[in-house]
Amino acid sequence: MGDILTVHNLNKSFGSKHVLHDVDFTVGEGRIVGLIGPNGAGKSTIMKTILGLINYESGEIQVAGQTVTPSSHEALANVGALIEYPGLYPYLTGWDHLDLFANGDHQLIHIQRIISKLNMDDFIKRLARGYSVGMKQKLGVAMALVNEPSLVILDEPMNGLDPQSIKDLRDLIIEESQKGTSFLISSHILSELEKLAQDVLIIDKGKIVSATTMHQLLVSQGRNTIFLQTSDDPKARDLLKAASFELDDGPQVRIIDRADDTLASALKTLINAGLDVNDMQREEGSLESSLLDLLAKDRVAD
Ligand SMILES: Nc1ncnc2c1ncn2[C@@H]1O[C@H](COP(=O)(O)OP(=O)(O)OP(=O)(O)O)[C@@H](O)[C@H]1O
Repeated sequence: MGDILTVHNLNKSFGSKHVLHDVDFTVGEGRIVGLIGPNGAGKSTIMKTILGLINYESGEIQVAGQTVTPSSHEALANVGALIEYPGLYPYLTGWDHLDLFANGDHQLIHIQRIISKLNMDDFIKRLARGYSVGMKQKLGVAMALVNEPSLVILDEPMNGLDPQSIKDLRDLIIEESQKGTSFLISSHILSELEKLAQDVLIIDKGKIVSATTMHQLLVSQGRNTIFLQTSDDPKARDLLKAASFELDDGPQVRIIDRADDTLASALKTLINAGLDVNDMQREEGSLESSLLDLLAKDRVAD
């Protein structure tokens, strides 16, 4: 399958502030791509630029092979988006909004499916002025999906949603992607993105510092650790460091697990030195720890 979105060497400044530096990535057809990075990294700016909402100095954006700029955005007819807060009309119902956004060709059955998947039946016929933050957010997502677009761009879609609604949204996004829709999603809820995104773009200070699959990111960052409780932890740490094991900071004995034989050889090192190992736990790495590692490395490289 090909790419639905190509962003090539994108540069963007606000006045003298250069906020996107040669941003380069693709989104494959039917893929769910997570865009993550600290506050102010440039996530919303990338999304707005792709959507032709703001201009850019140099680079190229193509959706389904067609170039997008603020003055040329025919390609965006097939793109759905929710950026920041959805703009709603207070005196229209949720249903009116979906009806207004629908381009006419798609089926009622698709709209009803989205409403029911996002559990919006109870409030969809009520005026939007009375909606809670979460209800508005759900309606915003539904509006982005209503025309069955090929590419959906969602900026922090989980904002304001309760755990059940987050799961409902996740299930819907996965179903739509299985039907061929691609997603570019930014989120601060990393544990959620971990369950959802197949590919990950990590951005820091306007630069993509990593573009990889979620699986590869978690494995390559090697954040799986082995936690040992020994009869003498300070001595155990000294012995393991001397034997070139990588340890987490802090007083505990937590070894970064990078090889198949890490546990066996660490145990041998400690037992041969006369220490007892009283307990052992394997701890799996998370997107959060991988991300923090990557950003820390990026800072050191500066
Ligand atoms: N309209 C604007 N005028 C001037 N500077 C802007 C404007 N919009 C964004 N910026 C700056 O561009 C940089 C990137 O902002 P952006 O909103 O894209 O970051 P973000 O990664 O989405 O952050 P957050 O996670 O906090 O939403 C920031 O330094 C921000 O201050």
